[in-house]
Amino acid sequence: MVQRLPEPQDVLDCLELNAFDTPPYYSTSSESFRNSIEGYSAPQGMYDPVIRSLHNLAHLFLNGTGGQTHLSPNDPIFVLLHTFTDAIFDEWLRRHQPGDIVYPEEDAPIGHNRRFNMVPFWPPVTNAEMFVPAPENLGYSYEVQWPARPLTLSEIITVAIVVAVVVVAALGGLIACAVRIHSQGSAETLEPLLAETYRRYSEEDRRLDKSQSVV
Ligand SMILES: O=C1C=c2cc(C(=O)O)[nH]c2=CC1=O
Repeated sequence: MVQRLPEPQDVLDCLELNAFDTPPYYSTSSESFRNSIEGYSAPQGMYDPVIRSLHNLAHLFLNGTGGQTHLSPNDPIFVLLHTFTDAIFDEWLRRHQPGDIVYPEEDAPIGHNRRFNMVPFWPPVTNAEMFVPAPENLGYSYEVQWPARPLTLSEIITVAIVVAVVVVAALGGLIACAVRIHSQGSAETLEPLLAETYRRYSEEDRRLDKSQSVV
């Protein structure tokens, strides 16, 4: 149905979204990590009815069995796709402070409020109980090398300014040292202004000068 898969940058973009979910907690939510990773909003967060991204885009790429909601678990790739989606969710939990995270207490579609059980799992388990980083709470972890985020323009400018200041300071220090060493070397060859041939103005002369001026 589509000829392209999500890009690494799409994963990085959705990991930057702060809110787990936003009203109406549905496939029309904007700025929602949940709706972006699910693939109804753009990876950067804005909802647009024509957009399919991340999880949904991969389903559409699979096409056939893997592209239809009521059949897709029959395609073995389903497990890989949903495992990787869970790995992104786990990374998102790790990157965001507990204060950023708001799992809807109410008003989400049936079964999706914080304290609702996740149907059809048995024994019953709530959404809140699964809303935790896996390594510390669920006994498994993912080995994923997340792509590095490219620097933003303002970060590049900041780094360039810091490097320029350090280079200028280092060059200034080197030039100051060179000038000092050079001037020390030439001072040794200077002639003293008061050569031995001139008589020095002594304390005795000064006393004599004073007595003369009184007269
Ligand atoms: O199996 C699924 C198939 C899907 C197709 C879409 C879509 O956005 O059109 N979303 C899907 C989710 C599935 O789980």
